[in-house]
This record gives sequence, C-alpha cells and structure tokens, in this order.
Amino acid sequence: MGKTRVYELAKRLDVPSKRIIDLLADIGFEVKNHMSVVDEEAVKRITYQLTGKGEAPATQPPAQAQKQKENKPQPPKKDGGKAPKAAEAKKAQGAGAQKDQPRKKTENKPQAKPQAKPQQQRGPKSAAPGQGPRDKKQKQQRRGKKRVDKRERKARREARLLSEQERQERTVVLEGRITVGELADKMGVSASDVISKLIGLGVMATINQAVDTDIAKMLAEEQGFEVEVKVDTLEEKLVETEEDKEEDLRPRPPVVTILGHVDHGKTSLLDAIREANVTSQEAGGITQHIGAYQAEYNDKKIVFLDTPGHEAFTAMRARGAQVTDIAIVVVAADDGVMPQTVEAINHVKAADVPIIIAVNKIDKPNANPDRVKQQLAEYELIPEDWGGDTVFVDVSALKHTGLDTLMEMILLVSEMAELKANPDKPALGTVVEAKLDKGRGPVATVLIQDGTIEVGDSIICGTIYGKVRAMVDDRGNRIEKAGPATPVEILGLNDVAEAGDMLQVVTDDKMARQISEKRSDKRREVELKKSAKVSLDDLFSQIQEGERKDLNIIAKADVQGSVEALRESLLKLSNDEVRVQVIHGGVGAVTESDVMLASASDAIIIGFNVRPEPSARKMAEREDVELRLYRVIYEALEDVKAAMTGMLAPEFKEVVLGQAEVRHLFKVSRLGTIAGCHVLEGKITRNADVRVIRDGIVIHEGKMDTLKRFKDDVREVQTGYDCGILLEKFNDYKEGDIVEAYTMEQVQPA
Ligand SMILES: Nc1nc2c(ncn2[C@@H]2O[C@H](COP(=O)(O)OP(=O)(O)OP(=O)(O)O)[C@@H](O)[C@H]2O)c(=O)[nH]1
Repeated sequence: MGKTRVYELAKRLDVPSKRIIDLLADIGFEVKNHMSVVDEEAVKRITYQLTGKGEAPATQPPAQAQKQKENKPQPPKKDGGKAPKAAEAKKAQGAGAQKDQPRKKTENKPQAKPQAKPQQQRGPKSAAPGQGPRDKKQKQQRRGKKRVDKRERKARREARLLSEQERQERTVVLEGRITVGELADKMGVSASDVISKLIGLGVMATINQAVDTDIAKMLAEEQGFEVEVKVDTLEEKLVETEEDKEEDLRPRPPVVTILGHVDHGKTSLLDAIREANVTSQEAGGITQHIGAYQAEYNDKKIVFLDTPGHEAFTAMRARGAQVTDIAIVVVAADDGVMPQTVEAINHVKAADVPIIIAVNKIDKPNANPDRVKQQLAEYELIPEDWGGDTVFVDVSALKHTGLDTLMEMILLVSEMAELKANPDKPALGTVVEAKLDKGRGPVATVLIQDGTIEVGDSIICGTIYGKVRAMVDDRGNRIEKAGPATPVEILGLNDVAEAGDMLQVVTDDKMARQISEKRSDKRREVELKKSAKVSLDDLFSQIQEGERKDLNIIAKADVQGSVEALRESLLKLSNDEVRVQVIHGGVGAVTESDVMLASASDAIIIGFNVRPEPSARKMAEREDVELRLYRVIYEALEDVKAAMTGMLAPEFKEVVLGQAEVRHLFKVSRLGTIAGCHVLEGKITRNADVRVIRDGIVIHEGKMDTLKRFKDDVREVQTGYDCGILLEKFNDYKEGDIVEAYTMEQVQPA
C-alpha cells in the first residue's frame, strides 16, 4: 500500500480534510495540511473510527479517547462500552480534570471500542467475567464471534476494493500536452497548489499553460502519485524501429548546397552546372526551378539545392532538417575571403558537413587563387597540395571552366561519405520549397532522402497531410514514383508546407489525418511553453544535471583583434565539465544570420562593442536566443565564468527606449556639437542612458546633457519628431549616426 494524503482520505471517507487533520492530531499524528502524507496505521485507525469498517487497528494510543465522543456513532457491540478503560486512558493522558465530568451516554457507546484491543474484545476472553449464566454467555460469545467474522470478511473485501480504487486514484496518466489546470484536476488539488509547486521546481506557468511531460511527471511523483506516461503510439509507428539491412541499402547521389559571399558567383555556378549537365543532355528539355535539380556526370547523379547561401542552409537546420551532404563554398579569386565567406564556413562546420572550395572567376585578370588558399588556411581549410585535406577546385562559372573537375570532386567526396539509402520502403523526405499555385493548389518540392514515394501514397508533412495526386520532376515531367535523392514537386497536400518540414509516407489517409491533428496540438503546446534554449542564467543547472557538455558561443566585435581576443579567452574557460566553443566569430553588428546560427546550434551570442540589427534583435527574442552585449571583454569573460560555476549575478536587461538618426550637426562654441536628430523608433528621453552607433558599432556610451525641441528643453521626444541632442563629453558625431536611448532593468529570476 502506497502513501495516502489527508485530502485523499477525507475524500474517501466523505468528511472535510480539516476533520481528518483534527482526528489525526487526537491520535497523536501531527500533520501540516491536507497534502500531508498519512501513515498506513493512521489511515486504518481513522477509517475504522469514522466508519467502523476495515481492519481494526492493533493498538490504540490513549490520546484517542479524548475525542471519542465527537466521532460518528458506530454499530453497537456487545462488549463495546469499556468505559472504565477509556477513563483510565484519559487519566493516563493526564486529562485529570475530566474525571469530574459526568460520564456521557455516548462514552459508553461503541466508539470506545477501538480503545480496547479489538482482538481481545472479540475473543471469548474479552467477555468480562460475571455477566450472567455460563450458557447465555457462550451463546452471546458465539453470536458475537459470527458477527465479528462477517464484519471482518466484509471489511477485508471493502479494503481490497478500496485499495484498487485508491491505486487508480493515485495514478496520474500523462498523455501529451497537459496544462497546469488539467494536472491539478488529475491530482485533485487546486491549480494554485500546482503553480506554487512548479515555482519550487523553477518553472513559471499560469493555469492555462502547458507544462513539459517530464516536469508534470516529477511534480506528480513528488506528490505521491504513480505516473503513467502514455507514448504517442501513432508517432511511434512512424519512427522506424528496424535498421535497414545492409543488403537493402543502395548508394545514393549526394545533395549539394552552394554557399559563399555575395556576388562571388553562387547563382552563376549553379546555372553553369545546370546548363552543362542537365539541359544539354536532354535535347529541348525544359528545366524548371523547383528548388533543387539533379545533374548527371559520368552516369552518376548529383542533386543541387537551388537556394544558395548560408541563411537558407541554416534556416533549414534550425528547423531540424539536415539535407546537405556536401557544401561548396564559392570564393571569388579576385576578391578573396570576405566576411560572408567566413560565415558560410562556420555555418557549414557547425553542421558538420564536408566542404569543397570552389575558387571562382579564375578567368579574371586579377584572379589570385593562391591568395584564397592562403587566406583559408587560417580557417583550417588547407588544400591537399599543401598537405591538408580540403578539396579546392579552380572554376569559372562564366567560361564554364573547371566544372568537370568540380563534379568529379563532388563524386569523390560523396564516395568517401558512403551515402546510402533503402529504396524499398515508404519514403521519407524534406520540404525544400513550398508555395500555393493558383491552378494546382498547394505544391511542395520535396527532396526524397530515403525510400520511394508513389502517386496515391498517403503522406504527412509537418502538421499537414494529404494524398499524392501527382508528381513532377525538375524537368517538368510527370512521374509516378521517386526514389532516394530525387527532388520532386508533390501535389495533393491539404495546405502549404514549410521548408524544412519532414515528409513521410504513412499507411493510410486516416493515420495521416490523425498524426496531423496530434502534431497540431503538440505544436500549440510547444508554442505555449518556452523552449529550453541555452542561457547563461540556467547554464549551471544544466551542467549540474548533466544536460550540457558544450557551451557554444558566437562572438561578434567591433574589430578583428577583439574577436580573436574574445575567442582565445573564452576557449580557455573550458573545464572538465563544459567545453566552451566559439562556433563563429566576426566583425560588425549582430545579424539575423548570427541569430539563426545560434538558434540552429544552441549557442549564445556575445557582442563586444557592437549592436544587433533591429531585425536580429527581434529574431533573437522570437527564437529565444540569448544575446549579451558588453563594452569590456573582461566583463563578458567574467559572466561566462560565473555562469559556469553558478555564481552569475542577477542579470540586468537593457531596455531600448528608442533610436534617433543624426541628420544635421550644429557646432556651438560654448557647448560643443548639438546633433539635430530625427526619432526613428520609440522615444528619446532626457534621463536615459545613451549610446552612439555608427555602422552597427558602438562609438560612445554616456549620458545626455540636453534634449531640445526647437528652443525648449523637453523630457522626451517621440517617433517621427525632430530634436536636438547634446551629450556629455561627446562631440564627434557624423551624419547618419544613430543615437540610442536605453535604461537598465533587473531581470526577475524565473
Ligand atoms: N568574370 C567572371 N564573372 C563571374 C563569374 N561568376 C560570376 N560572375 C559574375 O559575378 C557577378 C555575381 O554573380 P552571381 O552568380 O550573381 O553571384 P552570387 O554569389 O549568386 O550573388 P548573390 O546571389 O547576390 O549573393 C555576376 O555579374 C556574374 O556575371 C566568373 O566565373 N567569372
């Protein structure tokens, strides 16, 4: 028998919890409240006391005698009124004063029965001697015994039923999404109780918010419930349990993405490959842009994703989709390694995908492929002819030179990766593009990654579903089936899919619909609760619980020297428990691409003397990516160090009030330079802290001296208005600078 709580016992016996608490106190069991756990023995006693049912307790503390009169009357018993013993008990308790009380009738009633040892009462010996003639006494004893036996049997049966009911009552079944209110209902406690218990576990949630199944389980178990977690059997069916047999696996074509700095020739290279390896082989064949295409070289296929750039690459990854097998980073031989080249490399490295460097534009007179090699060596990309293992290929997208070598190298790298799939099973793929076509309805380009999809198949794709009505390949041909590494347009989904969604073939329409409904519910649940992304505030607890072994950081700074200094110092903070890694470092404002990378790689962003672009700030909030900005490197390091050891001081969050653009400069000899500004966003207030930002880099931070509207001093100026700003100790404005007003607020710990 498990633990019973006061409120449960009260419910079972149909009395208020308060009464149970009082009764427990009377028999010497002090409990705090209705949630307190009641000892098994005490449960028996109280049950017996209030109902006369159940097994009579073996012992009875004298304390109970005091309250007997308050108890429900119980079925009379022949030898029930052992008042003298009760009186003795009272005495023993030191309740001496009560001896003067007139003995009430009720005291002689059988409530007093539990005070004596029941076995003795029931047994023949319990009959007090001298109560009448012997045979009468024996008759009475036999009758009494019969009654007691019957009562015992009934009590035992009821106890059995009760314990079964009790077991069911104490089991909480968790199946998917559960809100605080629902959990409270299941446990029979108030929602505010659950909320305060959750706070105890460090989780803030309101009555209608969903809680994580693990948290709900922990909480219910802590409250003495048994917890049964029902897994989603439908989803379970979708997850392959059987590994593919080696003999069923076939080599599959690689999937390639092209990345690189703006204007280095990504699109030109994709087009050149397409022209050279797709259309030319099929006379008159019309290629269509569906988001990916299959090229063929030496009778081997290669799939290229049509959306170049690391933003798309990482956006997919942030959604949990990894479709790329090989990344080609294009570097223009005349321009060399540029900031986005480095970004692209870091994004690819974070995804752990093999890289091929295509040194493009070698037809240009000022092309310098060797310089590109030298520059990339700094990023641990060392060409094979220099003793490294990175494949470099010189190409010209314009002149179509080097394309064959590039294709050969892709096939070589792909061979080494031993890419395989099993074509003989229901398909699995990822959506690379999706749209609503006027005539055809929702259309999704899906890259089939494993198995084979056929027209007529029932499919589930994220939260949407359907039946494959028709399929079109990258050359515009209608096809009936598509195997691994084939990009296909699929018609027949009930809505527009999202890039990155996984598509799966399921057994029938009903299953597809059911999974879709469940996933929609689940998505709502996920949206309701905050995801557990990394943050310095809870880093320590995650380390403690063994949930975190790596701390990924993206470091942005105003100059390259600071990026390097930050990187080196951060790496040194690694200890036995956590490895600190700077997965990307760069100069300039924090961009959306940084936030996306952080989101996909579970990283935090540290900015030193830089600001986030407004869109990046919003994205960080939306994606729940921690963005910490510093003016002193030492402070950044101290914070990370403190977070790793659980000593992080309360965080002060900066609240940006508004931004104004400097449009005119007025030099006033006595005062300095007044910036004539236009408020772009929010408001500028006289008392706020201010900073001056130039091209995303903070060039000054300080206090405001004067804020004016025309000739008047004002306390604040709202969006859309002009104002004059004079800062303390700063005159070095340039037109186009941004003056940002902000305040610091302490973040309340969760
Ligand atoms: N001379 C020469 N010019 C090239 C070559 N490849 C691309 N270009 C030119 O470089 C410019 C940029 O090429 P794109 O293919 O648009 O570059 P991208 O990297 O796709 O650019 P974004 O999509 O804007 O990031 C275009 O004017 C191309 O004609 C090449 O091999 N040689």
